[in-house]
Amino acid sequence: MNLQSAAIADHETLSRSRDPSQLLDSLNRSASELKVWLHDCALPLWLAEGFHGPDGGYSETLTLTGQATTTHRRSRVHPRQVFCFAEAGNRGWGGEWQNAVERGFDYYDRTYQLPNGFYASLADHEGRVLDESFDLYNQAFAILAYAHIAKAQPHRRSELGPRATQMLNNLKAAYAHPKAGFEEASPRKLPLCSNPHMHLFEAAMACETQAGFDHEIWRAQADDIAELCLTHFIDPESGGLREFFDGEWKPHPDARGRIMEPGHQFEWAWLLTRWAISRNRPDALQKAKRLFEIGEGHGLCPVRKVAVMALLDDFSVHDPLARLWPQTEWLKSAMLLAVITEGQERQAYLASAMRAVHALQLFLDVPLKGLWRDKLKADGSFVDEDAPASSFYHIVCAIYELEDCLARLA
Ligand SMILES: O=P(O)(O)OC[C@H]1O[C@@H](O)[C@@H](O)[C@@H](O)[C@@H]1O
Repeated sequence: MNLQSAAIADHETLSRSRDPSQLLDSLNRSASELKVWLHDCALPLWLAEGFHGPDGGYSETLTLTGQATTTHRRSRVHPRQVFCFAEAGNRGWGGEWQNAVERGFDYYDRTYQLPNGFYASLADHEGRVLDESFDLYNQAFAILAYAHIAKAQPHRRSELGPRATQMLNNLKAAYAHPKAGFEEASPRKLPLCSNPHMHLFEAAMACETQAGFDHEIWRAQADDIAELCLTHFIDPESGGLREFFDGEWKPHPDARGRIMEPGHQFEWAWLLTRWAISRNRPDALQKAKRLFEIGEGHGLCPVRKVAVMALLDDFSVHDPLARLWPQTEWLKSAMLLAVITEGQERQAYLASAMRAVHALQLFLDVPLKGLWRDKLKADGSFVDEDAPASSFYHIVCAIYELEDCLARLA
């Protein structure tokens, strides 16, 4: 038995274990290892090689030998990297995070923000905008970054709270859907999508408790998206969450309307659980648990033991590729659901979280520690490509959520 299969066997034995303390011990060990990986390898590497100072911004990718590339940079990468360094700062990481947050975000503002207040979609590595088109997804990440910078750097709160409100007002003025949520474009472009709403939901929940922000408007915004999710994104029969819709928030009539992504079942499960706890909504919690059940029951490849990209609405596998980020969402949702449940139910979530840790570790297992692979193919081999910066936000969030949930379970 080689080392990797020995590790898998070990994880499987533990996952089946009925002894809660053994599972918790194992999760605690993994959490410590992941935190060391994050603080000693990944953050230093992505700061040294992936951040290029006040005039350079953040790289889209690093080669697997740790060199920056000149790949065009999607808008989302900057606020996501800012989120990572701001959160690391909040957690006491000793690197030069202040500079990366402040200068990295200034670069993002200067390079991507358009005169209409929205952020462009793509620029090259020298800061020339290549695609100005509007994407709700990108604006959601800007708002998430505003909230996390304000948390990490109190001196910017009075600037960022009003900027977040202004962004929301701009979004509503230009893209509000007549019924609920937001359009993809103006004039209308179909399908409408749940995914950018998920990130706006995440951002709204970050803003609603952040000092310096208008808690009332963000709370209302989070509530609107949660209700849209409960009434339209989630299929009332199966309980699965769809991706694409027609103009009335009904499943899109072509094949796209049938897609349900396991990673998004987990990601929404985590967000909805947080919202359900905060608003005391047992109905939402039930739906969140069902999302998790679908992700776990239908979205995991039995051979590779990873969450795959896409199912259809009969829960058959539509895309067997496995990306890194769904594994992190599996881990976050399993851990949070473990925190709020008891007995056998908690045990099952902890066992699932252990399997998710292992799935994540598969992607982090590269020679230069601090980097990752992103795509595991159906045949068990990884796509040979550079490490995408955009996955870092998922990894950071999962490692800190694992740590927080374990602390709550101690
Ligand atoms: O595809 P990148 O940019 O790595 O993002 C990773 C993923 O993040 C998730 O939260 C979702 O929004 C996915 O739709 C997205 O693909």
